[in-house]
Amino acid sequence: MIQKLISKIEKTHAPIVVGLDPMLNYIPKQIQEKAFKEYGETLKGAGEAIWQYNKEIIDHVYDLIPAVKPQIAMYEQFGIEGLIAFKKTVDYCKEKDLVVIGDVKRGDIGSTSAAYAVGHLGKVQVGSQKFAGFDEDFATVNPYLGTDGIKPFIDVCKEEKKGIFVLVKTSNPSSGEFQDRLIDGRPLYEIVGEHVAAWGEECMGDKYSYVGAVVGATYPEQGKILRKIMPKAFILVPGYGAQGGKGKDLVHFFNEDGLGAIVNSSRGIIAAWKQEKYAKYGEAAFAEASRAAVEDMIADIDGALKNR
Ligand SMILES: O=c1ccn([C@@H]2O[C@H](COP(=O)(O)O)[C@@H](O)[C@H]2O)c(=O)[nH]1
Repeated sequence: MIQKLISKIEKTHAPIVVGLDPMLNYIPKQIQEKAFKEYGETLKGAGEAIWQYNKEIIDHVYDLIPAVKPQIAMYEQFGIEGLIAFKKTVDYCKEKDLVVIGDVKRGDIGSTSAAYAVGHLGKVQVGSQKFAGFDEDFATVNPYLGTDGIKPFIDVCKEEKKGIFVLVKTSNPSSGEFQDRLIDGRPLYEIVGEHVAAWGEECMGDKYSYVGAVVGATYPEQGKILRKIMPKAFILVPGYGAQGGKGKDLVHFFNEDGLGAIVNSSRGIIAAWKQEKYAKYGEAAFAEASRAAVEDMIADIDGALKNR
């Protein structure tokens, strides 16, 4: 899957991921009204609204981008109905040949991590048959429980040719509280980065490993250091747009080959119609606003990489 991600980035010239993080207040009223008319103001109605909203955005941007990143929390808040919308979204994106990164941030003791890995990336045995659960291409993984919490994901990735992105330095304001703590004079994120590089050694595609890292766009200096510590890891970079990250902050997340990073924007794309910059599209043309925001993001990152 890492090879597919790379070839799609090369084909689209767009090292970007659209984050599918739907909230009801982003969803235009025409979609909400239709869903609620059919299913009432219920969790099922909300799930339907989310799915229809996602579908229209995907239809408007899929040809421009290599990958999407649905954030499972946004779906889980609607319980089972939300998870049905999550699964429909994953399947539809795969039909559109997009790489799907499930932002699920799992990680536990080994046996429980194995179940998470099977549920999101692998296949579960039921009697004599095997079934894929959510079936994303990549999943985000929390390394806090150590190697035995990560290994089951790697085992499933090897079997299924999929991949993971391990949280190394997250984009949020408090990320330094633990991640910047010094251990023997070195910040914890560097130590986690070294582990990502080591875990990735046995998981190589042609040039890059299918064990990648998450490093926030909001920490460009740390991104530069981590790029050197994990030269063969793909870096998933959230924090662009709504959290303040800009193309010029991101150049050092990339390797000299122009690869090695993929930048996520969620609210900045899917709720573009609510921003002043894209207000001219209006509520009805929300997906066209998302397309314009994707084009602007590609141009911003491309311009920054050309001028580095
Ligand atoms: O360090 C991290 C890790 C994950 N995220 C996730 O990415 C998106 C960002 O959404 P925006 O609307 O573009 O801010 C969201 O799903 C986060 O959970 C992150 O932001 N930072």
